[in-house]
Amino acid sequence: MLQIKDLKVHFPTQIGTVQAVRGLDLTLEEGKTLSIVGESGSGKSVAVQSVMRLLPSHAKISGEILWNGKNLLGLAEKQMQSVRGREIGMIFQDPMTSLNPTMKVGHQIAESILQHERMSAKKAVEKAVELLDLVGIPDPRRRAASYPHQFSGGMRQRAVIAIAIACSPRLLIADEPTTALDVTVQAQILELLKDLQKQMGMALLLITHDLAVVGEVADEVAVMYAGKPIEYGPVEDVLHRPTHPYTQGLLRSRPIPGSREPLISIPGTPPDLLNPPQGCAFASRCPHAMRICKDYQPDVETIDNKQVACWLLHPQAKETLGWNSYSYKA
Ligand SMILES: Nc1ncnc2c1ncn2[C@@H]1O[C@H](COP(=O)(O)OP(=O)(O)OP(=O)(O)O)[C@@H](O)[C@H]1O
Repeated sequence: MLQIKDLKVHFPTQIGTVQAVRGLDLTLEEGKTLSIVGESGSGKSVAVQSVMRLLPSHAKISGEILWNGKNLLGLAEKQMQSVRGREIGMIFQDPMTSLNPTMKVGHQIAESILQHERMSAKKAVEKAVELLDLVGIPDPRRRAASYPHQFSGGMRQRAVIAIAIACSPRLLIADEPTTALDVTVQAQILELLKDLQKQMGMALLLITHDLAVVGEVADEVAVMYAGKPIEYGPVEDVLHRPTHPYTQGLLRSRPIPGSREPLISIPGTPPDLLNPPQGCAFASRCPHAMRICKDYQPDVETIDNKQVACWLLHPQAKETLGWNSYSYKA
């Protein structure tokens, strides 16, 4: 349904060009959930904003984003407007940025319905009330007449979800949908997204930096580092049998409930995307880096069901280092 091919996004700035996405290939099938994880600044948001064509006009984009066969990057803005909201919905991290503080919530939902569907305003408001009910807002008729500031954070995110699913999109993109919320509310919003996905049969493209969330909801996961996917495949294979040293490091640095073991962070910082390294971007932080890692970018290798970009998978690396990608126990 969605196929991203060799996506590159550059931002020219006064001090140079930021290479935010440096070659991304992903596929998402009908009704499935794909999660993109990675540290702050790894290019997750820029990648999904490219799908929605929401990037600033000075961004330079290349590659293909095929949506049911048509390249979204080639569509005129008018055609894109009918894809946004109707075929693909999106929710953002902070619900307040997606809601108009001066408009009643019910009207905001009705307005987004009327952008794509022909019906009377009265009917659209009725549908808005049904949607508020569907996303679990109690007393939806009364709540439809409230303003966003009268809602709690969790209720606002529910209202934003109602807007995003108003026209029954085939794909919902959620960019860190729970990050701005309390922990207890985070779990409820995730549960809601899972329920809606099941009920409506839509696909979900979920951006998060929380590996627990990935394990909970996703079928597949792409781990991004410095604008590239470094490990991509089914959740069990990536989270339970991580191959790339960066994925292994991420898993070791996550808190495990009940554990008294100290967290092991990944030393160093991600590279500057104004001037990315010529070899593997993780090499300077990688405990297994070889000389070739600093000089050349690794090819993407298929290992089991996953795609991994790491020189350690090269047969000669095995010979020289005795490296076994499955020797690590998470
Ligand atoms: N409009 C822009 N102009 C210049 N650089 C940008 C612009 N938008 C994003 N970037 C840069 O692109 C890189 C990727 O940003 P992006 O927001 O996609 O990261 P992210 O992985 O989503 O991080 P986070 O988890 O913090 O949201 C960052 O280095 C960021 O500073």
